[in-house]
Amino acid sequence: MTRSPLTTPPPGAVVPAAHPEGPPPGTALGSHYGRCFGCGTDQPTGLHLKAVTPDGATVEAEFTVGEAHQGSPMLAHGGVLAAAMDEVIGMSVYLFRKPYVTGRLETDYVLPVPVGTTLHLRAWCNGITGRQAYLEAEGRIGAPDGPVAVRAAALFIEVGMGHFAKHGDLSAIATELQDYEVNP
Ligand SMILES: CCCCCCCCCCCCCCCC(=O)SCCNC(=O)CCNC(=O)[C@H](O)C(C)(C)COP(=O)(O)OP(=O)(O)OC[C@H]1O[C@@H](n2cnc3c(N)ncnc32)[C@H](O)[C@@H]1OP(=O)(O)O
Repeated sequence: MTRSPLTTPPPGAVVPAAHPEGPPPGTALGSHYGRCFGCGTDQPTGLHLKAVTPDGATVEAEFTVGEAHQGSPMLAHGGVLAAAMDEVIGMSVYLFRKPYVTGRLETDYVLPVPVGTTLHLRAWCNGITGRQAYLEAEGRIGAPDGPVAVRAAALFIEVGMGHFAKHGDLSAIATELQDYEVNP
C-alpha cells in the first residue's frame, strides 16, 4: 500500500484487542443505519455491504458491483470503490465501541473491477493513539484470496456523540443503534 505519513501509525500507537463487550467472532454486523449508502438495506442505490467480524477486531465484507455503481461502461466507479473501503474501515473501528469519523482516506486502485464482480473486503486496525485510529483495508476480486483490486489506508478521528447530534440527526441513528449511549 502506498500511504502518506498521515495514515501511518506513529511509534507508540497500539493495536487494540477485541472489545470485551464487542460482537463474538463470526457475528454478522448488519447495518448501523438503514439509509446508509454503504450498508443500509433501505438505500436503493447503496452498496449493500454484508459484513461479518471473524475475530471481534477486524471486518470482512462482500460488495457486489452493480449497474448503479459504474464509472465507465461496465466498470466500477473509483469513488464508489473508495466508499466501499470507507464503509468497511468504518465498521472495523466501530468494533472498538467508540464513534469515529473518516478524517483521511487514501486509495490505491490496482485492477479494474467489472460490474457483477463481488469484491471481498477486509479491514483492520494498525494502531490507535489518542483520538487517531490508523486503519487499512483491501478488496479482492471473486474470493477472499482472489487478486487485490483496491487497497486503502485511513485516518479516523474519534468524536463524541455530540458530533452526530450537532451536525446530523442523532435520533434517527439512535433508534437503530442500541449499543450507544445517545446523550451527546
Ligand atoms: C450516532 C452513531 C455513531 C456511530 C456510528 C457507527 C457507524 C459504524 C459504521 C460506520 C460506517 C461508516 C463509515 C463511513 C465513515 C464516514 O464516512 S464519516 C463521514 C466523513 N467524515 C466526516 O464527515 C468528518 C468531517 N470532519 C470533521 O468533522 C472534523 O474535521 C474531525 C475529523 C472530527 C476533526 O475535527 P476536530 O474534532 O476539531 O479535531 P482536530 O483537533 O481538528 O483534529 C484532531 C487531530 O486529528 C488530526 N486530524 C484531523 N483531521 C485530519 C485529517 N483530515 N488529516 C490528518 N489529520 C487530521 C488533527 O491534526 C489533530 O491532530 P493532533 O493535533 O491531535 O495531533
